[in-house]
Amino acid sequence: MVNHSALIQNLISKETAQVQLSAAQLVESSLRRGEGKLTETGALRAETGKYTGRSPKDRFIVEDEVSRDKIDWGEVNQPISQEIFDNLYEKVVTHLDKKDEVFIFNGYAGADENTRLNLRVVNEYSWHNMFARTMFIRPESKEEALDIDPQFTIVSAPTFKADPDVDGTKSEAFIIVSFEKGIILIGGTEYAGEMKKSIFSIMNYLLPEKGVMSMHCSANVGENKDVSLFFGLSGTGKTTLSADPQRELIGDDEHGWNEDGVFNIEGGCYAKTINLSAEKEPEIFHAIRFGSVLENVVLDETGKPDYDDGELTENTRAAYPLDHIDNARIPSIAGHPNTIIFLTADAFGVLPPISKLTKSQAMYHFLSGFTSKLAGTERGITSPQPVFSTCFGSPFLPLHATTYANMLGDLIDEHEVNVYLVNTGWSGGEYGVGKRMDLTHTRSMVRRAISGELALNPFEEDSTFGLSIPVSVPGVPSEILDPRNTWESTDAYDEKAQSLKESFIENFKKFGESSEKIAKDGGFSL
Ligand SMILES: Nc1ncnc2c1ncn2[C@@H]1O[C@H](COP(=O)(O)OP(=O)(O)O)[C@@H](O)[C@H]1O
Ligand SMILES: C=C(OP(=O)(O)O)C(=O)O
Ligand SMILES: [Mn+2]
Repeated sequence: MVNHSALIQNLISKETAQVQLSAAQLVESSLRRGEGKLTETGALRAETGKYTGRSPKDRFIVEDEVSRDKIDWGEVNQPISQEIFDNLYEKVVTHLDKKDEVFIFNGYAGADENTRLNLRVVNEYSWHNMFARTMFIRPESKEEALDIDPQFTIVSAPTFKADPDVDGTKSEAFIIVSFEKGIILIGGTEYAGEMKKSIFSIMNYLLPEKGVMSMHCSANVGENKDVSLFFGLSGTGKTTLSADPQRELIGDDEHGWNEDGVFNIEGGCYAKTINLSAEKEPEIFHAIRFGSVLENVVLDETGKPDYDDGELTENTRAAYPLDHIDNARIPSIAGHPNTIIFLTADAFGVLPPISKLTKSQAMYHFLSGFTSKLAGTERGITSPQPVFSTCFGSPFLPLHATTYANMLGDLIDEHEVNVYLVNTGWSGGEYGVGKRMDLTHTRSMVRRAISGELALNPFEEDSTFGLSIPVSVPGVPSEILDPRNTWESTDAYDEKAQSLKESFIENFKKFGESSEKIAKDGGFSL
């Protein structure tokens, strides 16, 4: 029998354990250890080698008494045995035990104190611990931190490479969650995003059990206390569109929604930085300074980041604490949403840049989760790959999609939320022919949707999907609002749109007969 907590306890009580270091201490040790470089604005920059995005094929959940009947097992939640987990766990702890130093951070996930998760992160790398410190919710003092009794512990050993034949993994990398032991074991990959998304997956398991909706979305709040949520898979614009100087930022990626309203799960943001510019995304650009961590961004010899250089990956990243955004709301808690936006990066270029959804359409599109996987966000993805990612976050959902969809449906009803579908993907033709939607246009459309102005203006129904397209939006050329007008050939558009509609119908079959009504009401039955 492996005594999991004794092994960890042993590791963290060693003299070599660096516990709850400050940002300055972590930056210093990262530089001293040769793990990273300092940029001209004082951010810590590291490279992650082979793994520069999440590696979903290497992610497993231990199948045990606790998880067996609850998890929606399959390609996303792959089962692994207790025995394989225990064996790897012992090896990883032994590996860490031999190191000169390990780095430990105690903190929280969830700004709502009633449902927050106490967590601990044990890192082989100092810069990973800096990432954890940046992204999770930091205790106010070291005393508070040391008092935390963690419900979940991340143990991360990037230089430990598994041998699939011996260890029972799929590759040298592994991300294994044990709900019973409260452990997330990460090895073989240096991509820091695995840590935050693992904790998100845990919250997607724990919160619904407490009757709280958990969501892969960003959130902000306006002067009138009007709250907006932006759901979307990686790279669709959650972080970019939620950073708005006219609104307070609640969070950029992971939220809960309880009987009082919404709350952030994290204490930091994790932005994509490819082609980042001060002109187009000033809030994010200026958030990258001391206290932030850059991943795989190319620097020149003076330490100046070249955000246009995607040589290491398209998925270059910046992690920064929420308070690096001027108008961040901390603690990150607000009321009930007025507006929900589903972000889709449609690589076919056939969905309108913005359309208003009825309640039935909202349920249908939430369950469908049509979008694209964007380059670099997952291992092996080099160009946009259309995908149905249920609830706009299937890689992070341990429970069956209908659990989340039913909760959202009830909340939308109860709080009379306006829901829009926004295509931040392609326009004027599919990927390769058309162009990515203009960000300033997307921002204008989103602003009018949030202000409530859009809902008051006339809409026209599109002929394929039954979506309500606004006839005009100030600041946006009217001809782009109906994507059919932006294609050189309307026949080609109709053909592509029809084929996407058929994919929607085909995909929805996986939800079974009980969801037929949702498809019919959403306008997608044959
Ligand atoms: N029309 C658009 N809307 C939103 N983002 C866009 C658009 N066009 C290009 N982008 C770029 O796409 C990326 C969106 O990434 P991000 O906001 O980090 O997504 P997420 O937070 O959902 O993973 C950013 O690099 C942004 O500059
Ligand atoms: C960190 C990630 O999330 P996002 O791109 O949605 O911010 C990720 O998908 O690895
Ligand atoms: Mn993001």
